[in-house]
Amino acid sequence: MNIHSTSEASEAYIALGANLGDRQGTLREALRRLEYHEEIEVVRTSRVYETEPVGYLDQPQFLNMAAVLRTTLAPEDLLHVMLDTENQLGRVRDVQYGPRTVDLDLLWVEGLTLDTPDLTLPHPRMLERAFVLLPLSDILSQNEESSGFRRLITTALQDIDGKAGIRLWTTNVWEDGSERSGS
Ligand SMILES: Nc1ncnc2c1ncn2[C@@H]1O[C@H](COP(=O)(O)OP(=O)(O)OP(=O)(O)O)[C@@H](O)[C@H]1O
Ligand SMILES: Nc1nc2c(c(=O)[nH]1)N=C(CO)CN2
Repeated sequence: MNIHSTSEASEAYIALGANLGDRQGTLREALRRLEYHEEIEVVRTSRVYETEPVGYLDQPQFLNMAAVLRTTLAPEDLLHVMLDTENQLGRVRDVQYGPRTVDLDLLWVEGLTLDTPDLTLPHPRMLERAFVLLPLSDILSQNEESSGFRRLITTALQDIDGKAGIRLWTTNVWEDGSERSGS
């Protein structure tokens, strides 16, 4: 628990993806580095799914997951920490929608919509992506502030086609670092 008790903290939902190298280890390390930040707490994590690539197809399968953070950082600063973490873990930006050691997307921050050149919230493509929606549905909060977000995600998940390319990889990559349990 890193959050200063005097500051106003909000919940932020993020998506994580990896399709190069030690994918599971990289996801765990990304979470560890976020948690290490004194203004970020990793509150809940989803199961990890192995997913067929979407968009740019000629690349390895991804591991995808989602997490809820609590943070006192402004969303732009949180995104900055996330982009720094991607860079530290060796992400190279070349092919759009192409392979990556790790991709961290900020999906939703409690009570906030934003549209600036660097940050759009909610994330504009999350509702089309089963590899984001399915992990998210594992960790949706039951609290009142999140009810609009919960409805958005569960409705999108009912409507979406393409859950076929997704299978469970492991139930928990964060708390106990358990090994692969998917088939
Ligand atoms: N909600 C958001 N989460 C993450 N990045 C965002 C968001 N809104 C805008 N961006 C901007 O998008 C830029 C490109 O992000 P990135 O390279 O991860 O895209 P991508 O993963 O290839 O595609 P996608 O954004 O569709 O997942 C970032 O530098 C960031 O400034
Ligand atoms: N299955 C899957 N496909 C993708 C992913 C991803 O995380 N998972 N990320 C992309 C770029 O944002 C493009 N395609």
